[in-house]
Formats: sequence, C-alpha cells, structure tokens
Amino acid sequence: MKVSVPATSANLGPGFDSLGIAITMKNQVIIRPSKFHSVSLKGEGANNPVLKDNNMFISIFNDFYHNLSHKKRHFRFEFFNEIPLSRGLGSSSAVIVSAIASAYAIEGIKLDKNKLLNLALAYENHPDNITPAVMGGFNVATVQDNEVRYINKSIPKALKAVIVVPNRPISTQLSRKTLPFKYSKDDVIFNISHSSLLTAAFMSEDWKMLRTASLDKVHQKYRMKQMPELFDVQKSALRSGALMSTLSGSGSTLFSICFADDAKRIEKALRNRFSHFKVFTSDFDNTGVKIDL
Ligand SMILES: Nc1ncnc2c1ncn2[C@@H]1O[C@H](COP(=O)(O)OP(=O)(O)O)[C@@H](O)[C@H]1O
Ligand SMILES: N[C@@H](CCOP(=O)(O)O)C(=O)O
Repeated sequence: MKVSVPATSANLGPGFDSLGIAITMKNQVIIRPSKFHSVSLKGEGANNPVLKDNNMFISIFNDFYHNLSHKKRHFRFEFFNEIPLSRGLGSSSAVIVSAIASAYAIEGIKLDKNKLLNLALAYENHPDNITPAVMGGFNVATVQDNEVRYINKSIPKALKAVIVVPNRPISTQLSRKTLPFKYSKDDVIFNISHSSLLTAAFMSEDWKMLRTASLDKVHQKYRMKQMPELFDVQKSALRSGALMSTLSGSGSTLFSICFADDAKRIEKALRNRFSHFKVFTSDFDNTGVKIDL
C-alpha cells in the first residue's frame, strides 16, 4: 500500500492560520506486512536520528492502527521524503495526514477525506496546512466546533511556484512564540481586508490582485527578522516579476507565485543572487492525499 501527501505553503501572507496551497513536492510511504517491524528512510531527514528512533508517523499510525485493528501485525515502512523538515512547507502536516490515512487503508477501511481532515486536526490545531495536504489546491479554512470548514479551489496550470529554501530550519512551535500577544486595531483591519481580497483574487482568478492582496502585518516581519536575508529574497522575487512572494508557513522558506511563462526567469534571478539557498520551481497540486491499495 502506498500513500503520498503534498507539501503545502500556509498563510500566503495575510491569511494567518487560514489560507494554504498545495504543491507537487510530496512525501510518500509504502507499507507492507512483515515478520518484524522495520523502517527505511530516503530523502529529507534520512540522517535525522529523531526520524529513526522517535518517528511521528509511526506513533500516529500506531495510535490509529491499534484502535482500528485487533490483530497484532508488524509492518515494513519505506519512507521517500521530499518535504524538508521545519522549513515552512508543511512537513508535519504531511506526516499527520499520511499516518492517519495509512492506518485506515492498511485495515481496508475507506476513509472520507472530510473525516481524515477532522482527525488530523487533533494533531495540528490550525487548519491551513492540513486542508491543502488532504484536498490539494488553494484552500480557505477555519475551525468551528472541532470541525474544519473550508472552501477549495483548483489552481490552473498557468501558475507556478518559485520556492527558496534556506539552509536553516525554523520550528513552527518556537516561531509562533515570537509573535505579539496583542495587535492594534489597524493591523487587524489590514489583515482582514487583505486576506479577504486575496481569497477573492484566488476564487475569481484575478492574478494581478495578488501582489497587493498578499501583504501582511500580523506575522511575517516578526518572523523574517530572525533571518533578515529573507526580506531581500522577497524583494528580488517581486522585482523579477513574481505575482506575490510570502513567507511559507512559519518559514524559513520564501514562496512566490508567478505566471508559468515567467517561472524560469524568476528562478534564475533568485538562484544567481541566493546561490547558498535551494531554489526551484514547482507546479501546484490539485489532488491532495493519494492512497494506492
Ligand atoms: N518525514 C517526517 N517523518 C517524521 N516526522 C517528521 C517528518 N517531517 C517532519 N516531521 C516532524 O515534524 C517536525 C517539523 O514540524 P514543523 O516545525 O511544524 O515544520 P514544518 O514547517 O515543516 O511543518 C519535525 O521536527 C518532526 O518531528
Ligand atoms: N499558520 C501556521 C502555519 C505553519 O506552517 P508550517 O509549514 O511552518 O508548519 C503558522 O504560521 O504558524
């Protein structure tokens, strides 16, 4: 059985804890019944001892598997990870979603995507990464009565993402602690209006509006100060023709959206200037989690 889950970029500027989008970069796991428990790791995190000894996937998978199944079985887990850890591309959401989906699939139980999304919410209480990880595309999401309420929109092929991944991680949990406890009324109004405009721009495919609509006063500047070079990455991306450029999740990745025809030029400009960072172009994913039995 094989499960794959896309990487995601959350917030998209002003949509803190609400907006998110999926790209084609993914984590994949193949699980087979086996005589003994064993794990193989390839790609991102392959040399990380935490992923070998205390793997979040295995512990979430076990929680669900033991609840769903009364049989005692062992499995071989083969992980192929493309999503870098703690770079703001939703690695933790991908793990949560794939572990829950795998536990149901291995027991042959069909799991509705909405139920999967609500189960994932117990492990990550903001819905902006888990919603695109499950559904693909652009998503606006909120939580009410412990349920994710969302609206989803596919992204056309005419758009691509140009992504700059710094060599330093930022932990989401720690980064959230650097944010202010209180915001001024002006900043709140700014973010509500920009996040609403950004959502409307995605829904109506008014791509020229993204630049203005993606401005934020709630989290980016506080987080980007930890790595001031990110301000230069953002300026360079916009100067090279990106439609918008925002801190991806809690960082450290800078995520730019552009017309497909401009992607190679923007990627080249960013790679020339920030050769010490990983720079690449990606398509958007409109499918979300995929399960092959
Ligand atoms: N492939 C993986 N396998 C197991 N655990 C993972 C994997 N990727 C990420 N994690 C867990 O998620 C944590 C990173 O989460 P977080 O700081 O929220 O970063 P991100 O922005 O990538 O979601 C890691 O420290 C690790 O505990
Ligand atoms: N809204 C969250 C999103 C965190 O995304 P991640 O990919 O960095 O885990 C936040 O901004 O804290």
